[in-house]
Amino acid sequence: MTLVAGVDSSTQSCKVVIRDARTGTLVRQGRAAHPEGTEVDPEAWWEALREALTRAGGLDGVEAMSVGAQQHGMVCLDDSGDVVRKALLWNDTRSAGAAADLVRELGGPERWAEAVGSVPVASFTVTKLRWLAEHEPDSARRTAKVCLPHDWLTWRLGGEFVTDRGDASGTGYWSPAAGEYRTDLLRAAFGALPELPEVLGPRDGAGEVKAFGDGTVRLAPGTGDNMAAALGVGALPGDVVVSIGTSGTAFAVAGSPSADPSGAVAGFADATGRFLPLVATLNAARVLDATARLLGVGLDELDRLALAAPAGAGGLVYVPYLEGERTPNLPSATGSLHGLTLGTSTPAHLARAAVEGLLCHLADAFDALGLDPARVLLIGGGARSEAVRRIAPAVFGRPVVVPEPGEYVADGAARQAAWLLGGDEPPAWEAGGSERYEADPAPGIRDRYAEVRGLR
Ligand SMILES: Nc1ncnc2c1ncn2[C@@H]1O[C@H](COP(=O)(O)OP(=O)(O)O)[C@@H](O)[C@H]1O
Ligand SMILES: O=C(CO)[C@@H](O)[C@H](O)COP(=O)(O)O
Repeated sequence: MTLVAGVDSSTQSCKVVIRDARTGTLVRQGRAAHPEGTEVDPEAWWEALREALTRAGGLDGVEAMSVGAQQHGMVCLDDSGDVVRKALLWNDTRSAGAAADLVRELGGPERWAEAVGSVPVASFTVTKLRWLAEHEPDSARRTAKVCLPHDWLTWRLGGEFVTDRGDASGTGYWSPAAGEYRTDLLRAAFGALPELPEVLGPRDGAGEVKAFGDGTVRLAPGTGDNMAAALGVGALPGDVVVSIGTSGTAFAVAGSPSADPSGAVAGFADATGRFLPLVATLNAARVLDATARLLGVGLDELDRLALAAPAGAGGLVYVPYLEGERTPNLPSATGSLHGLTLGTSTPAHLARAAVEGLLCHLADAFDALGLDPARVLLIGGGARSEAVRRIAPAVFGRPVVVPEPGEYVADGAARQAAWLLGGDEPPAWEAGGSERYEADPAPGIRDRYAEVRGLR
């Protein structure tokens, strides 16, 4: 049996799956935690990858490997290849002012959407580089190369300084439509032009794994985690995928590039040569974690409580901007609770309001895509919640399909690795099972949420 390895180096943890390259059957897997915080020493990702891989039984029998990882993170290297400072992650909002400055300097959001398909907010790498140039000029001066989390891990594994279209499209200095770097925008933002990784095509080789001395394991280009998830879940044109991880994302595979001057939809590229319009939120699964912590219960009990309360939580509305927010672009926002009464002051009402608030927030992201898909697929850690699955169709006003719980980012990376071994298209792995959830639409829940957060 020929095996492939897929990695998901996401915000909270690193996951490794080892699959049969021909059928996609899961053979073994492992995971390890990442540190907390919005700035992280990349070495911690490396240690987590080693640990997750060890737990997955190592690379025995593996012929190709690929790394999917959280998008946008700024990794700066000096001319010896050492990390200059901790990486600033996609959910670090300190560069919100820099983002506003860059939008103004280029002549407005339309100009950015035309140039790179997206209007930069604090998540985008280009804004982090501007922040660095302004606030840490010594670090900026020492920066000889800039790359993203998956690029850095691929480089540590095999020594080649490369990236892919999907992850490059989240930098703010690579154009998905033109397929080339906009070094003019990077230079204008950063005041210098550091070396950038070569952008590989979807099934170009990225060298071989040298780090573990395991022999000839070929490396695929890897990609950003959302692009990998699209590949892993087998998203087709006509599907919208809603991912409830640390971030919330709603995205679709598209045949042509997009450019939304409102900034809500990021016009990313995907991992197959197509495109991936995507709306991202800073707040998603951790809204459930935070509510469970507040109530002093586990996630299963949070589900039970949420499902025990009435739909609409008796008018209690939870606006989940716990980490600030990106869509809408409110980097300094905080969360809020509205409609507290004696009647709604119960754990069940709070649990229900948190689930509904999270889903209303994701439904806003879904709406911003402006699509009427044949299927809405719910994935990510938060989609393991029974309350989320059962309440989602009421809030979204349409059925949702929940693929069986799995590591779809790591699976997508594994599928990319299998593609490297042969074939004009990604291998046609058999899809796992899925469950369809239906409910009567409950538009009142979204109306009340929209009223409270003041955008309707
Ligand atoms: N049964 C569950 N109910 C609710 N949330 C869950 C459940 N299982 C996992 N999660 C949450 O999912 C999140 C991790 O999801 P994941 O997609 O792996 O995130 P990331 O890829 O951003 O690291 C965590 O915040 C975790 O608490
Ligand atoms: O910033 C984005 C997308 O633009 C996020 O989706 C990150 O890619 C982090 O993903 P998760 O760790 O939540 O999967």
